[in-house]
Amino acid sequence: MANIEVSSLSMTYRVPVRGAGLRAALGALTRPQFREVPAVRGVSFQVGQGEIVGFLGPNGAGKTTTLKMLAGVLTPTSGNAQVLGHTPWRREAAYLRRVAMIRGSRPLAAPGELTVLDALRFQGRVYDVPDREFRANLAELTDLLHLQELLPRQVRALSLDERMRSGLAFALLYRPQVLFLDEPTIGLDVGAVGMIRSFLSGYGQQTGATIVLTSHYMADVEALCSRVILIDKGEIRHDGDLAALSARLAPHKLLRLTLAPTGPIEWSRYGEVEAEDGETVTLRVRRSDVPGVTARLLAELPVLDLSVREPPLEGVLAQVYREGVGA
Ligand SMILES: Nc1ncnc2c1ncn2[C@@H]1O[C@H](COP(=O)(O)OP(=O)(O)OP(=O)(O)O)[C@@H](O)[C@H]1O
Repeated sequence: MANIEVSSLSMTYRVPVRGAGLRAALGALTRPQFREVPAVRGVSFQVGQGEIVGFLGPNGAGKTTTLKMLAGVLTPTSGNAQVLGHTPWRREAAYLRRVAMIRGSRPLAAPGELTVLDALRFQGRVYDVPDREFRANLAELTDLLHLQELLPRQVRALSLDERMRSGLAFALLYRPQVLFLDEPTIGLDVGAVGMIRSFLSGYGQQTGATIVLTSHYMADVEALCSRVILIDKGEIRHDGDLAALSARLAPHKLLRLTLAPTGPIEWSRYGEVEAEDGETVTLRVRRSDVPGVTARLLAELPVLDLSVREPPLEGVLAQVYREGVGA
């Protein structure tokens, strides 16, 4: 059985609406009116033990709402989900002890006046982590997340990346088997991003935890996830590996070639010029034309070097997010 099984899960928010002015304000008290916002529309997927899945999609696609339902924070309007054999929104203690949700926008949910160490001790008590296990987990997390100098510091005095590192320790202290990460590297500098990424991949490998993460940074997804689920307007548009996503979304490949000095070339015979730098040219060529164009380039031009690349996924997704995802 998969660790996460989601079936036709939907969430529609009911948002109060009210016109301008005092009359409308008074009317809203006696006859409140609501508008429905369908955030997630019948999504189904499964995630196995030890899988790390990237949840992608434009702003407002329904990623956070889906994670919140799976973490037991929100109750769906309809549909089912089983995570580790539990229905998340029943919020059974046995369930909450086995999962964690960490949001990059609010990575550490601990009172500001506590020190990081006290917050971790408190967390250990709340989750009934036995003393020996607490000490071992704390030592390991301190080491992996470089927390030593943060432990005596007050939570309120931490910088964003220190909060994220402490927040990860806070959430992982009780060794959850499923992690929901919402933008775990948002706003962090390059060094911190690298540390968080390698920590997460190590945690996944070491503990066999299932991880579902959203991120706007494709580099996070490329580094951590072999599988991606693309969601748009509340519906799943792709569920599979990253390369297949790129092949589906980007109709072109990039041919990069370096030439020996030669006369002017009419590049439009081969493809669209993406970039030109001295003797090196990058051409955008339709996927289906790549074999033919490559053969012609090699036969007709003094080619010193030629490589074929997928277009960077970041750009492909940005375009897809702007223009919508085809069914
Ligand atoms: N508490 C709420 N009340 C009403 N509508 C909401 C609420 N939270 C989210 N929404 C709406 O639900 C839809 C999905 O939002 P959600 O936050 O799940 O998307 P997202 O993919 O996580 O977006 P982002 O990448 O911007 O975080 C959006 O239209 C959003 O405005």
